[in-house]
Amino acid sequence: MDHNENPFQDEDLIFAWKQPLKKDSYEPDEIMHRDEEIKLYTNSLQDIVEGHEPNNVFVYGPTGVGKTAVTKWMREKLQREAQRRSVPLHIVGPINCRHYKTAYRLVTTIVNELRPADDQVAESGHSTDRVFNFLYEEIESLGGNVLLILDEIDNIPPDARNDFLYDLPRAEANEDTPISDAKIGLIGISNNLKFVDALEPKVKSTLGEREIEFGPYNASQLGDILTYYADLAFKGDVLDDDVIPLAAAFAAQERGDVRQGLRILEKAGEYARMEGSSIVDEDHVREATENIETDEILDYFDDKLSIQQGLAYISTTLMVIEPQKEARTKHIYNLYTKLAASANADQVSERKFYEFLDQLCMLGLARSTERNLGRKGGRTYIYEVTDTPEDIIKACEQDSRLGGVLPSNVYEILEHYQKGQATSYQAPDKLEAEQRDLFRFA
Ligand SMILES: Nc1ncnc2c1ncn2[C@@H]1O[C@H](COP(=O)(O)OP(=O)(O)OP(=O)(O)O)[C@@H](O)[C@H]1O
Repeated sequence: MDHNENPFQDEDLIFAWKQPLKKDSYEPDEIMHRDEEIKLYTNSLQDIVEGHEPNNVFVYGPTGVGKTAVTKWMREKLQREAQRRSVPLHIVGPINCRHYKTAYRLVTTIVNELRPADDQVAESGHSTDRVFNFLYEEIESLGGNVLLILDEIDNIPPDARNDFLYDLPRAEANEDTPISDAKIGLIGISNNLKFVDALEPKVKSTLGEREIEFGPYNASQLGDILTYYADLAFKGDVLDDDVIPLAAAFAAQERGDVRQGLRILEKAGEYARMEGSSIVDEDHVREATENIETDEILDYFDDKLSIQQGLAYISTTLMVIEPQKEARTKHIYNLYTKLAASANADQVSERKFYEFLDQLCMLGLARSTERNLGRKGGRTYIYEVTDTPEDIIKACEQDSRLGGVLPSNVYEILEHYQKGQATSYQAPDKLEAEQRDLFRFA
């Protein structure tokens, strides 16, 4: 290439406006194929516009199926209707719990959202009880109904669980709070049902007063939704007819997740643009789907999994391809302790570690089957990973926190596993002792 040449294309022949394809950066005006869920949602919120106490609502389902999009859409409709009927209502959120490690941080964020810019609470310097009191005072001074929307509620800081999910919705009845007039409702969104099962029964029944389940989309529904975004994002007539059905079929076969469909469309468009083509065709879509799995897993590592969950995920994957042992809970835990040490991360107890394995299953990243241990008695679980181990290992390798924990002979073992010869593999003696160890634990 001539280095004096301008490498950029003069004109983008493919994209008109990329934002609608980007991860959660565009709020659609229209929600498709969620009429039933919207009906249930509306019914749960109807009490507010009638001037009754708000219900607590729990919204759950897998990733990318419209839980947040529908919630935001409902928020606008609810706010408008409350205004029309002159019902006092203040809506806070959705606030993503994953971004807050402590109750203090979460409460201050909410207080500051309710307070004017010149009267914000500092990020430290008070007790958590004190900031909770600030929150109650703010809510009381607003009066009327306050609806708090918490997204990814399974990531709520552990020290905030009961305060938010039990005490807050009951604050009006509690004489220790300054709240006598305002009514507080909570909407919790999650893709982790086990989280709710693990809550204390009183907390569980508070949060789950009304539950709305969102299932995966099928190919035809995804086709309609992707068409809506593609009309905004691509220039006229650049998509071949089979592009959207193919992207929709791929995403439906995987998880029924819109985000994945949008990502395929964006990548397919980029491949076409890179070639200087003015048309996106089937081959571009196929090419786009090739690395999509690794990219998505990397997203999980970056965004959704804590370092401990990431270690649990990679230990499970390595145990699946490990030559001589089944991926049993105990074996996975043993390997995890070694990986945690090599990542300089804390080592959690076995019981806590099993929670991480459960969370991986809830996220759809792993699956377990119960196994009876015969006469010796007892039971164990055998784990599988739902993506191919190769994609997971490639993603892990690219992750800044976890890349270094992979044993150096991982690809060799993977190759044996892929050829169905895993059990005949012997770790070569020349491997550094530490690496060899990873595959030789009792
Ligand atoms: N029915 C729909 N109509 C229009 N857009 C949709 C619909 N469902 C999902 N989307 C879009 O798909 C993307 C993912 O949806 P959303 O963020 O609501 O998923 P989610 O179920 O909340 O996922 P997660 O649990 O990962 O947060 C967003 O860009 C959203 O606007």
